[in-house]
Amino acid sequence: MTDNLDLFSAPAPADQAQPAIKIEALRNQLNHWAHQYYVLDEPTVPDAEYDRVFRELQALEAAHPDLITPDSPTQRVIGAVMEGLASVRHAVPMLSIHTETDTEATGAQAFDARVRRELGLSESDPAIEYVAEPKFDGLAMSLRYENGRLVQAATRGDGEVGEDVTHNIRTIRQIPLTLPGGVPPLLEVRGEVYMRRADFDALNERQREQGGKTFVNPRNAAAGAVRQLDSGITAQRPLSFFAYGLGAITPPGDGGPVFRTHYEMLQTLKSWGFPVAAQVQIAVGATELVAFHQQVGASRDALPYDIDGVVYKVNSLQLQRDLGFKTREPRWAVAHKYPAQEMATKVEGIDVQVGRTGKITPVARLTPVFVGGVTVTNATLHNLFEIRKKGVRVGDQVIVRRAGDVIPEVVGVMPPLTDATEVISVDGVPVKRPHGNPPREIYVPNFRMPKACPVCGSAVVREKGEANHRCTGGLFCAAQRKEAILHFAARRAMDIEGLGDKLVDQLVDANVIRTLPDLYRLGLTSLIALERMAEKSAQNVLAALEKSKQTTLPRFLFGLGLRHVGEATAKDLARHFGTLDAIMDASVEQLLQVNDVGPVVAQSLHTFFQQPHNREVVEQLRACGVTWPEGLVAERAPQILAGKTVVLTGTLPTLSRDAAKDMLEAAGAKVAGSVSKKTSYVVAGEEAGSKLAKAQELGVPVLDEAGMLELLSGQGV
Ligand SMILES: NC(=O)c1ccc[n+]([C@@H]2O[C@H](COP(=O)([O-])OP(=O)(O)OC[C@H]3O[C@@H](n4cnc5c(N)ncnc54)[C@H](O)[C@@H]3O)[C@@H](O)[C@H]2O)c1
Ligand SMILES: [Zn+2]
Repeated sequence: MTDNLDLFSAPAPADQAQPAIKIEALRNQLNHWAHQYYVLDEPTVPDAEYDRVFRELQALEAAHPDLITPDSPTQRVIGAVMEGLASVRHAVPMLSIHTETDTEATGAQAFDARVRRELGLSESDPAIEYVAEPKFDGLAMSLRYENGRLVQAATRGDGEVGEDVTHNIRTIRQIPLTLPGGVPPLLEVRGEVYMRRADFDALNERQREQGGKTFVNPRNAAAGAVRQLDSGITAQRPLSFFAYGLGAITPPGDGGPVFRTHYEMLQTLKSWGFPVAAQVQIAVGATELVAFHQQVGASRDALPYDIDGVVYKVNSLQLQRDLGFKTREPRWAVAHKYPAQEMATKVEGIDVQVGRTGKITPVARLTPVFVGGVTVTNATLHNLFEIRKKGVRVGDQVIVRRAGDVIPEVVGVMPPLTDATEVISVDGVPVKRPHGNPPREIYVPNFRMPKACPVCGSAVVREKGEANHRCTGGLFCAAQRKEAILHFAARRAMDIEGLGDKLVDQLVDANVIRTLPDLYRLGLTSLIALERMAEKSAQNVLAALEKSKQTTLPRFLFGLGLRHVGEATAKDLARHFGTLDAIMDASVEQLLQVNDVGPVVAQSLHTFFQQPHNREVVEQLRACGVTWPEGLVAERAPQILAGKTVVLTGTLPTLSRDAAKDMLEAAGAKVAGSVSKKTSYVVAGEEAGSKLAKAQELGVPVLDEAGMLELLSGQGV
C-alpha cells in the first residue's frame, strides 16, 4: 500500500525512462482504459484523459518511428466481441476518424490545408466542397439490408469484426425494418446509435429511485443497451439513430445506384426512411467549415443529444477515393472537437442545498474546472445514496459531467492509484499521472447528512423507501417559501387571484414576505413600492387577499402544502376530523383511521404539526382573519358513491372539470386519472380521447354530464 503511495509522490521516474519503456507503459494504460470503455461499457476516466495519454503516445511514436508496432492503439481500431454475441466480419471495414483536437478555428483550416496538399492543389485552385455533420456521441452501427429487409446489425468491434446485435437493434423504432421498393438488393447503412439526453436523464432518475446503478453518460448507456444479450433490457432503454454513411452496396454494374457525392448519398438514405441529422450541410472551403463549427458549437447545449464535435468529409466521392485511407482512418474526413463534457477535478468539500420543495441535495464544491464550455465550481451529488454508491469522499479526484443546460453532476471517482500503478508499471517503472485517488481498501465516508436544515434549522428526515432527505421546515423554511406561497395562493387552495410567479418572486426577494401570514399583513404602500406595480393592480391583489380569507378547511389544509396531502386527502382529513385542531392534535394511529391515509402520510402529517413553528404559522393565519366553517362532519352529503371510482374525460357542457370532481368526491367517489377494470364509471364530455376508448374496450359504463347529475341525485344507473 505505502509502496504505491511513495511511487506516486516520487518525482516521475517514467519521464527519465527509456522511450521504449514509456511507450509500452502508455500502451498498457490505454489498452486497460479501452477495455473498460469498449468491452465493459464502464469507462473509469474521462475521454479527455484518455485522449491526452493517446496524444502523448502519438507524439512519442512520432519521435521514435522505429518503435511503432501494428498492435499499438494508435495503429488500430480498438474494440472487442462480447461473449454470448456472435461475431460478424464487416464486408467493408468500419474505421475511426482522425481527431483535430484544436478546438479553435485553426482546426478546420489545418484540415483543409492538409486535404489540398494531399490532392496536390495550389492556391489558385478552387475551394474544396465538404459535407459538415455533427459528431454524435454514441456508438457506430452497421445495418445490413438484403432485398429491403434488415437482416443484420453489427457493432464496429475492432473495425474488421464486430458483434451481432440484430435482436437489440430491432427494438429501435427509428431504424426501419423494411425499406421501400427500389432500394438496391444489398445495402449496408452506417450510422450512430445514441441516447437522447432527456431519455438518459429519465433512465438515470429511474435507476436512482430504484436504487439501481446509474450510467455515466448517454454514450455509455447506449453502448450498454446495444450490447445486451436480452433484447427485453434494450427495449426498456430508449435509443435513437442517425445515418451518416454506407458500407457494402450493390455495385452500379449489378444495377446499384451511382452516387457522385456524399451529400447525394445522405439525401437518398433520408428518402429511404433513415434519420439524417438536420444540421448536415455542404460547406465550401475552410471559411465555411469554421462557420459551421461555430454555429453548431453555439447550439450544442440546446441539442437534444450529446455531440463531441463535428465531422468534415470531402463531398466528392471521387476525391475521397483519390485521398484514400491510413491504417485506421480515412484521409478525407476529420473530427473537429468541442470542449470536453467530462473532466476530472477535486472535491474540496460537500455542502447541502435546500430546494424549493425541501429536498436536500448534497453538492460538491470543486476545484474550478473547464467542462462543457464553462468553468464549473459546483456539481450535484444527487443524494446520500449516490455518494455512497459512487464512493465519493471530500478530497477525491472525481469525474464531473456538464452537458446541455443540465446542472453539472459528479458521475464517479477517478480510479485509485493502486490500479493505475499496477497497470501501467512496466519493469517496475510507473507512469506519472496527474489524477487519481490515494489507494483505499475500504470506503469510509467523510460526508454526513446534517440533522438540521442549514437554512431554517428544522429537522432533516428521510422517509422509508425514499432516496432523498428533506427539510421538515415547510412554510418556515426560506428556501421553500416561494413555492409554498405559490401553492397557498393557487386556485384550488386559497385562490388568491393575481398572486403569481413574478409577484411572489418580488415580494420574497424584497423580504416583504417571509411567512404565509405576512401575505395578509401586506399594505398598499409596500405593494406600490414594488417595481412595475400600479396602484390599481395593488388594490386588486389586496381585494383578492381579503376575499380568500373566507375559505374551507380542505382548501386551507391543501394550501398549507403538506407533503403527500393532495386535495383528496385534505378533504378526507376534514371530513374525518371536522376541525383543524383535531387534525393537528391527532396521533399517528388516529391519522391512520382516515380513508386512504397510510403510514407514510400519517407520519409526515404528525411530524409537521409537531413542529411548533408550523403551528405558529397556522395560529397567525387565523389571527389575520382566515376562517372556515368547522365541524360539518354530520352535515355532509349522502355518500351515494362511496367505494366507487370515477374517471372524468373530455369537456363537459356546463360543469368545469373541478366542479364535477368536487361533486363526485362530495358523494364519496374516488376520482381517478386513468381507466382500468376497477373503474366504476367514466364521465365523458366533448373531445374525450383514449380514456373513452379504453372504457368502451373494458365495458366500463360511460355517462355524459346529465347522466352523472342523475346518478348524483340518487336516481341514476
Ligand atoms: N474514457 C475512456 O476510458 C476511453 C477509452 C477508449 C476510448 N475513449 C474515447 O473513444 C474515442 C475514440 O474512439 P474512436 O477511435 O472510435 O474515434 P471516435 O469515436 O472519436 O470517432 C469515430 C466514430 O465517430 C462516430 N461518428 C459520430 N458521428 C459521425 C459522423 N457524422 N460521421 C462519421 N462518424 C461519426 C462513429 O461512431 C465513428 O466510429 C475518443 O473520444 C476517446 O476519448 C475513451
Ligand atoms: Zn429548511
